[in-house]
Amino acid sequence: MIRLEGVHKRFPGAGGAALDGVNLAIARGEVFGIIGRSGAGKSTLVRMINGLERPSAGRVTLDGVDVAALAPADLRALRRRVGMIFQGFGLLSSATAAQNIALPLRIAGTPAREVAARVAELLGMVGLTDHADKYPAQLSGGQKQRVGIARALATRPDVLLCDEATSALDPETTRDVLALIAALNRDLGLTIVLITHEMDVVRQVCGRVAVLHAGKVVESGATVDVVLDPRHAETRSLLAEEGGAPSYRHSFAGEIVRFTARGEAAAGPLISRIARETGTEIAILEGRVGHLGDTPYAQLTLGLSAGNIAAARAALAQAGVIGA
Ligand SMILES: Nc1ncnc2c1ncn2[C@@H]1O[C@H](COP(=O)(O)OP(=O)(O)OP(=O)(O)O)[C@@H](O)[C@H]1O
Repeated sequence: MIRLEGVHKRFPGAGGAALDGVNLAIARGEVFGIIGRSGAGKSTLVRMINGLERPSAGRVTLDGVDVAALAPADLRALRRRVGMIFQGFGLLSSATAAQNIALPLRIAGTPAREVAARVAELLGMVGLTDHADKYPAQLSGGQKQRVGIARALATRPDVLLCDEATSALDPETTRDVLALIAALNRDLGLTIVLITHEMDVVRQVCGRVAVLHAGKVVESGATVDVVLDPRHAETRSLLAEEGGAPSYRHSFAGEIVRFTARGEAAAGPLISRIARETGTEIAILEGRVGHLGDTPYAQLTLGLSAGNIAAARAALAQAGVIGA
């Protein structure tokens, strides 16, 4: 549905290229993540999808149509098909939630009666029916982003671009907003392109992800593969930075191994079984367990001590992947 082919972007006066030969294909109905550090080129990339930026070379197409080649009227029509939400919400502070949501409809010349009905429907969709007449200053961050989402959906787009949409929110509110985004994807079939610098955001909602580094896609694939089996140093480094510096490295006396399992193996009482069968003490020093899409996974840092460590390592290697 969305394709980037050999996309380069160089800003006048800027040193290096903001985007340097990006190729991506995003399918209708998926939640596609683009992760990278500050300055990697994420915003530039996503802004090309709705024509806010033009490639210096290469093409960005939406259903086969070259976005940069559109005449102004066609570009306006495209922007009604492609909604966008932002880190800073972008709401008018002098307008109520309902008035903010109504804005794109008024700009599109929708009759007043239809605007009122659609705004009521959108407020219900994002769970803000009781907050229609509040001003942004009277709403929490999560509520403001819900207004942003409702406004972005007002013209019934089939694509939603999310530019660091949860970066200003606390972890719990982030989870709520991401759950709403996932529900919109499921219920409306909305295609979602989500840019973030946080791997946990990718884990929570993205089916596929591309890692952007210095204007290049250095790795892409199913989230479960990229997160559990990262190939590029940049992906590993983004994963390693989560959760801060490990403190156990200095304090644990035994052998430390990184262990990743997915599917059936991750869902069962694997660690206690290996500990029992090999007579080894296994401490879980750090880790995550959960689901990536439908796949159960466990990604753990284990401390092995007192017992048959070699046998425990062999059993772990059979059940999953172990690393240093
Ligand atoms: N309008 C502009 N003029 C000049 N340089 C720009 C412009 N917009 C972006 N850049 C440069 O392009 C590069 C990529 O910026 P971009 O905002 O796309 O990165 P990002 O990954 O979204 O980072 P951040 O999360 O910090 O916004 C940066 O080096 C930035 O300074």
